[in-house]
Amino acid sequence: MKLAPSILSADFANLQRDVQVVEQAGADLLHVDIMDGHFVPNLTFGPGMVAALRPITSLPLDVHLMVADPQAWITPFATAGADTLLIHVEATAHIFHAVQLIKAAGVKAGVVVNPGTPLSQLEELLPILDQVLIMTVNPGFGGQPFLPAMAEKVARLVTVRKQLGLHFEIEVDGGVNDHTIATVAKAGADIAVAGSYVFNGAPAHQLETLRAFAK
Ligand SMILES: O=C(CO)[C@H](O)[C@H](O)COP(=O)(O)O
Ligand SMILES: [Fe+2]
Repeated sequence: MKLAPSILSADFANLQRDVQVVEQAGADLLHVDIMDGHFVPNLTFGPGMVAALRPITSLPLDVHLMVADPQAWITPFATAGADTLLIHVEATAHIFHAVQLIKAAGVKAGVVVNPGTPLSQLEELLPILDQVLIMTVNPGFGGQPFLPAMAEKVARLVTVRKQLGLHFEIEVDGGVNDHTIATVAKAGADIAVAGSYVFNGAPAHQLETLRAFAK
């Protein structure tokens, strides 16, 4: 399973140090949570953050756009150096078009579903996606408890992917820690995001523990 530390819980005053620590500890991706104060009740970073991270790490930048009107932000974040752009199915009436815009921008395309959003909303999109992100908390804040019912949602998507012969990666985000990672690994998730668990301890040790429990 790939591990994607979320910089949401890093020390912003020492961000370069924290990014380099998780990179050296073998993180697979760097997850960047973009919140606009509208789609979710919290405010974080803009494209300038992605542009600042790009030269200091060779990790792929997994950019989670929790924004209203995601279409408006595709070009700025792709230009800034995002490797994957993940947009919420709930955020636009034109999700298919938004995915087409991401692919036209030359980056990987992912769609995110909130805990209350059924997988059926992804049906027409699955063949054109590189990634599907299943939220395992309600989006907006780090440090929330994992929603156990979401493991079954992951397992259902694994089955659908197999039935359709598709190869998109399945990612989970929220509340992943040493107690919950085995559940999502067993359900078949390919990528786990972890913010507070990684950065509220010694990141290298925390990543090693996550890797051990994911086996
Ligand atoms: O998208 C997010 C919140 O909306 C974050 O990526 C997520 O919550 C990670 O933080 P933690 O591991 O602390 O739950
Ligand atoms: Fe996220």
